[in-house]
Amino acid sequence: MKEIIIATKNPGKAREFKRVFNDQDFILKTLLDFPDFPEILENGTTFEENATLKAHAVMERFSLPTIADDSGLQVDALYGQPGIYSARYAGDHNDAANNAKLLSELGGVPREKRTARFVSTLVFANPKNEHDLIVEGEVKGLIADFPEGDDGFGYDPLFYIPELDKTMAQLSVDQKNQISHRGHAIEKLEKQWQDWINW
Ligand SMILES: O=P(O)(O)OP(=O)(O)OP(=O)(O)OC[C@H]1O[C@@H](n2cnc3c(O)ncnc32)[C@H](O)[C@@H]1O
Ligand SMILES: [Mg+2]
Repeated sequence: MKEIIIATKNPGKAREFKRVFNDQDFILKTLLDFPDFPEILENGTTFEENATLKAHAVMERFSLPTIADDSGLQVDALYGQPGIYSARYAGDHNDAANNAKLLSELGGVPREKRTARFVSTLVFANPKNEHDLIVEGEVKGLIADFPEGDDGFGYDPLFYIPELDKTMAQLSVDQKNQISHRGHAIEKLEKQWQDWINW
């Protein structure tokens, strides 16, 4: 059976990928299946650089086709921050602390100026392909005044989608995948990867 690895240790991302890439003719693994895999230094300056670092570190270790996601939240009133630093905005990788810091940075900023977007860059690397397949997705929303919803991960409880009158954390995985940055990027990947890959 063919195998593909998703180079993530984030259980929320893993769940979203698995939801789309299920029931196909390959086995999908993530780094959660390899808990001893060392931390990958994400010291690039763009989402694409960081996704490339992750995809190649994992592809080289396992010699298997590997997809990495680097993603983050860009808030207009904060000049695009936290951006590539989204995971460790408040210091260590702690969703509650990150959300608290975001709310405090936006204290007093009115609704119409709380515009933001989630961005996801996916890099698909394969030992038998010379060039990576790279796609991007985004979704626009507003940063809410307080967290709502228990689903999802990261900044989802604060990411409000006006068209749905819900935060991202109030959506099921399927609903999130239909509208999210990662969902859009995965959709693009799905259209291209089978023609691209040399198994
Ligand atoms: O690097 P991996 O192992 O994939 O997991 P990570 O959580 O460290 O992932 P990133 O380095 O790409 O950092 C992205 C951060 O941006 C935030 N983020 C990205 N996508 C999100 C989403 O769909 N919902 C909520 N927050 C998200 C969240 O805080 C993530 O930790
Ligand atoms: Mg990371």
